Amino acid sequence: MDLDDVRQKIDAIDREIITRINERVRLASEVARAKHAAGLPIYIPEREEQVFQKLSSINEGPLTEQAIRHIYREVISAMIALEQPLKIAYLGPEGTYTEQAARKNFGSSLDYHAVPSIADVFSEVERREADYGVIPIENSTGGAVIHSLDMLAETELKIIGQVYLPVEHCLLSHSKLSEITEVRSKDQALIQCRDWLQRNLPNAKQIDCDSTTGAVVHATKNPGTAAIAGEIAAERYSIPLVAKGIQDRKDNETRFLVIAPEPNNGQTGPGLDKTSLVFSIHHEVGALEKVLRSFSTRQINLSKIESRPSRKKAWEYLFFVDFDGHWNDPTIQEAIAELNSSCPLVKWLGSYPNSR
Ligand SMILES: O=C(O)C(=O)C[C@]1(C(=O)O)C=C[C@@H](O)C=C1
Repeated sequence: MDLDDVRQKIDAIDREIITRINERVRLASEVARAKHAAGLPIYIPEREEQVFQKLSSINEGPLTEQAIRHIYREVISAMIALEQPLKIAYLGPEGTYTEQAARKNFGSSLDYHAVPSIADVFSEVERREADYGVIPIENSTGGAVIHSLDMLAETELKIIGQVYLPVEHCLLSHSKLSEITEVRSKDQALIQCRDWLQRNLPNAKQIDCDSTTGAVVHATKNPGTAAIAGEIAAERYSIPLVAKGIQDRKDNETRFLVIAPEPNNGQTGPGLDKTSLVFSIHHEVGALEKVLRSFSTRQINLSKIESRPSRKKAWEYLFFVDFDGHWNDPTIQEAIAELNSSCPLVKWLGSYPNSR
């Protein structure tokens, strides 16, 4: 192989790629300005998902589908930043898994704003201090993030997207494993590492903190203390990794939601959307079964059901469901009409691309 020759070819391709990327950005900017003039949002999750789907169908490798997504995510993110400085509020502080999820969804060019609690993410978007918000909703090992569910029941904001993030927990400390007497983290992270902690640090005190990052900051200052957090936090706070991948399940994943003042306008396509809904039922024999039958008789696939106290009256519950399909699908509208005739509360939380 003649290295100079190959490098010349690479240089020529790079020139072509840059020209074509900028052409794409100029066209998308035109669309963005037209949308802005019509009072529409510049960021359209369902259209982006269609673009990603189309790219995977034409990609012949060697790049993976995921790599192509990353590249285009960044191109679109940079275009949006040129047109409108969108602000994204997320559950902070900086370095949390929620920040990683937000960046995975919006790319690195937007304006990220860490806030101290899930309630603050909602209020930032409700007060239009931020354009979008990102919150954790459930973990594949630890289950629901109940604070997020409770907030969704109350808010007028809508879910417009979801992000799945593999979560690999690490034990971070300036002390050796044998010297650690206290482990701090967010309750969810402690739950996800329960068996590992039982086997390796059975006598260490476990302390629940507001965030994984808060636990790391504490561990940097207190010998004998460790934090459970992601590898990114270890780099950011210059604290050694004592152990890596300590979550009890290797396939540990957290699902995050993107929330916005307005719902998505369009559908991604047949079989490509997911809908979230909350409902309540009367205290009657078979009331819950009747609701579930409204879905099953129409072949609507429920992917999740979660119940929470209503917080309005003792022993009354709200049921949160996710199902395949879009709110505007005629079959789904039929099911919703049935729910409306028997449930005291039926509230649409949003329809969004069902992407991983
Ligand atoms: O198709 C649009 O509506 C665009 O604005 C273009 C585009 C893109 O670059 O492909 C840009 C931003 C949106 O979030 C979705 C798609």
